[in-house]
Amino acid sequence: METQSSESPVRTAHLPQVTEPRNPGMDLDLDWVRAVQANTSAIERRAATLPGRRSVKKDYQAAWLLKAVTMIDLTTLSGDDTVGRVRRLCSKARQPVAPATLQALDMPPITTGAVCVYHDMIEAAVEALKGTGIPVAAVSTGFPAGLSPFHLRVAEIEESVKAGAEEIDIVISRRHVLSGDWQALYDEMKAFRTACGDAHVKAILATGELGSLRNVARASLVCMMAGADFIKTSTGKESVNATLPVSLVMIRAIRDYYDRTGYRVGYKPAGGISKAKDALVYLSLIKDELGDRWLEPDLFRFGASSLLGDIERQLEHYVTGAYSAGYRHSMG
Ligand SMILES: O=C[C@H](O)COP(=O)(O)O
Repeated sequence: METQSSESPVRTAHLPQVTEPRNPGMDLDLDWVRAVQANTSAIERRAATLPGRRSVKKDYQAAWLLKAVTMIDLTTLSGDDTVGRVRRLCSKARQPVAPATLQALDMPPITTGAVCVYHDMIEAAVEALKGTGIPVAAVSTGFPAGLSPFHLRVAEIEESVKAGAEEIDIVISRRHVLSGDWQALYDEMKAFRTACGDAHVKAILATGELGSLRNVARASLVCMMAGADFIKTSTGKESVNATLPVSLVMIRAIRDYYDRTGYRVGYKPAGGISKAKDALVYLSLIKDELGDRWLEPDLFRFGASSLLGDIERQLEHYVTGAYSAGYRHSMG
């Protein structure tokens, strides 16, 4: 699908959120999983063409950056997190872009897609976001390694939902993927999905630890079959986090799953995405591979702790007329 550069996302960024039926999952189809291949060199070649492939129409760059803001899971996942830090993060989520910048761009107020924290910070985040409609996402199941006892991982989800998290980011057991035990991965994911109840579940694959793009493709499919609402690349703690080749593989798995079942599963690249220009490349990729419907916060999120800062800087440059002509990375 060719990206059209004539369309501004300004208006669409603020449509009321579309309600997508949740992915109910399906029986594990091992034939489908085992048939999945990933042609690594073709994927890497395609990924290499993405940055800078098309230039963004200057007038629309700021609008796309604002759209990106609405799809950020604004994250703090540090051992030294405090209630104070989480409150500050939440006030940033409520007002991620300075009113003067929005006014200059003739844009209404926006918020980030969610705030993402550890379990102990849920209460503070829920309190700070009361009345805003911004959901709290909690990382769970022994994040980041996911190696705590299974019953504790399930209980952690239940506790986080009870504490008010509306989204749960679980980590899968990488060993199930590395040993090709797709049934075990499916059972684990299904149990996590059940424990989430009405909360949406994002399955973190930790792709940097899965060994191959084929494993990434297979794990993506199995998690979707088991009912994941989103598939997410990384915890941000692996040595390799979100990359474009991995994203292509996961996005195409999402497309295949949609073609087969009619259910749309969301995508969340996470870890190491800190530049506005990188955000535009990701949005361009989604638009090309999945289409506009996926460019809404219910189907796409960035997991990022520092991306917002760079987007703010770029927007300020834009409204003060200092937007660099060199800043012309891909987007329609
Ligand atoms: O899920 C979100 C990631 O942990 C954030 O990673 P980052 O700090 O590299 O942006």
